[in-house]
Amino acid sequence: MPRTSPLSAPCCAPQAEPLVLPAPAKLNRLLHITGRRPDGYHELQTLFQFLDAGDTLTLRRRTDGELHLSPSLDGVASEDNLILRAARLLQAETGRRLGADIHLDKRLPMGGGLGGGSSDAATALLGLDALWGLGLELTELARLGLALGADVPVFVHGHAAWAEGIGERLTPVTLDTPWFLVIHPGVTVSTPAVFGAPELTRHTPPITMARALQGGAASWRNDCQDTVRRHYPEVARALDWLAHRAPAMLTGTGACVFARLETESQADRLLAEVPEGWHAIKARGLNRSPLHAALGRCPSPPPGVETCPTCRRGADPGA
Ligand SMILES: C[C@](O)(CO)[C@H](O)COP(=O)(O)OP(=O)(O)OC[C@H]1O[C@@H](n2ccc(N)nc2=O)[C@H](O)[C@@H]1O
Ligand SMILES: Nc1ncnc2c1ncn2[C@@H]1O[C@H](COP(=O)(O)OP(=O)(O)OP(=O)(O)O)[C@@H](O)[C@H]1O
Repeated sequence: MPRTSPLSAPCCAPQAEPLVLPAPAKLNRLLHITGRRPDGYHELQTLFQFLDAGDTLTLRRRTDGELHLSPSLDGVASEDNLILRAARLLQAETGRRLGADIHLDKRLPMGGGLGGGSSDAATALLGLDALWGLGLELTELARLGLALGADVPVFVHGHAAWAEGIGERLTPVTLDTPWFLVIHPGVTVSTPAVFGAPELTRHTPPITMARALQGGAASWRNDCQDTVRRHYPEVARALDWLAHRAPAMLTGTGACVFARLETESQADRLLAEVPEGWHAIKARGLNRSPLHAALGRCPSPPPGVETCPTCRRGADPGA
């Protein structure tokens, strides 16, 4: 289990190169759609939690200002890759002329509802901030990240969170940390198509965070699930298969579905039973991002939790 630096140790120690940093996956443990904004985007209420599974970025500093990313991703033009977009944004905002060689070890399925692209972008922002000695606050990096995607800020702040708005208004929370079995049923779900579906539940009455947390995992649901089930039979099959064995749900707009398990051995047993053709991973839920632990940087803590005296970014003793 990753831990942030204890309060007695400095949080802001310089890191040795190359920086090898995790970009963890996220789950939406609850996802309500509460309305639609004039620009077409939907207002959400969601509970984000990280997984101890994800991509890895390796960063090396360049002094010539150039940015190189390898390998390229199938179907994603280099200029659209969220890692390079994050790096360019940071260069433009800070005026720094430093560059980087970035290697991406991509393990998370793209467009799977696990937030892989957003997490890669957040890891690039925090990693380059450290590599280039920028010393930006998490709030500033999250502001930049929001321009890249609604899911980027939670990865920047690094704490499980209750999110509102389009996902940018975050309140850190401490959730249960069970094991999960995540199945990618091998189909690609279009996020715009799900949000554009006429039958989508888009007027769930807003609830308070306290009520969502009080209800507990057994009461949590995803408003996109019925629409995704209807349009993607393979996702429905994966959900049915899982739901026979453990409490199961869709994450984001899919295509990934996940089941909550109390013990690692239950997760192992289920993993061994997953039918051929579906890709599955076993992972533990985390309330603090392993990215922040790797950088020796404290995540934004829940309200009322002590602030780190060294970097003033906050530290909490939670899981
Ligand atoms: C549903 C979530 O997975 C929850 O974590 C995310 O909010 C989705 O975020 P994402 O994959 O980064 O989605 P984006 O690339 O920002 O949006 C793709 C498209 O989905 C629709 N969209 C997305 C998010 C949102 N809150 N309302 C929307 O209506 C918009 O048509 C948008 O053009
Ligand atoms: N580094 C990157 N990794 C993954 N996808 C990227 C990256 N850069 C750009 N993209 C684009 O972003 C799209 C969404 O990727 P991502 O893996 O974050 O989807 P997701 O898991 O569905 O996210 P969310 O849960 O936020 O909807 C991809 O289909 C791809 O076109």
